[in-house]
Amino acid sequence: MTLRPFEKLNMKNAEVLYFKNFFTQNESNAYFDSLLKNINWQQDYITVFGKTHLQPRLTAFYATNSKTYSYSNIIMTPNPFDGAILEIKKTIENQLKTEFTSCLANLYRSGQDSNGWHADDEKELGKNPTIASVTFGEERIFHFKHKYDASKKLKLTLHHGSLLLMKGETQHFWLHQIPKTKKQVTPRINLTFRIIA
Ligand SMILES: O=C(O)CCC(=O)C(=O)O
Ligand SMILES: [Fe+2]
Repeated sequence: MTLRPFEKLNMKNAEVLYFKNFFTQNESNAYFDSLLKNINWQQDYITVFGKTHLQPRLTAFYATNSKTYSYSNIIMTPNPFDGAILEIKKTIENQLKTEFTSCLANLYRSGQDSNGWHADDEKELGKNPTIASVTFGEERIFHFKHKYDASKKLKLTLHHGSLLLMKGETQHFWLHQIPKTKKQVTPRINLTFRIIA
């Protein structure tokens, strides 16, 4: 299998690769439909800075083991990988020569759904986590900002069928978010594959 083309983003203290067309448009259309229909999407209450509110998107968690995943005071219980999400996992693992144990799926139903500034730096992810983040459906803008150098920020459109790979020290030095948008947008599905020890 040949390596799919990617660009390396010019970011200090980070290793971020972007594969714009990781999946073909036909594959991506089929995956979008299947994931939208077959994932058991749920909306959780989260607690951040002592305030409890509904998360502004739907999520689901998948893993090869029974370990739960916690962030923002929620504990996610894994579903087993099957169907489209298992197929996608295998394709990514083959290309990246990396095995993932877990996947957090996000569904942004409209421009009102979002994901606030954070780093994926939970202890369970290990010191320098590798995170492979796949997009299907609507394009949304992904923002990065450096934690200690306010002059360093970056915006990136995440395309249908793309893969964003974050590794090395990225999570120590950078925060990321998907902000809300006032534009009329259709739903977007994001799958973030992770390794949880
Ligand atoms: O939706 C995205 O592209 C980002 C998702 C994300 O950052 C996360 O789930 O940790
Ligand atoms: Fe994240």
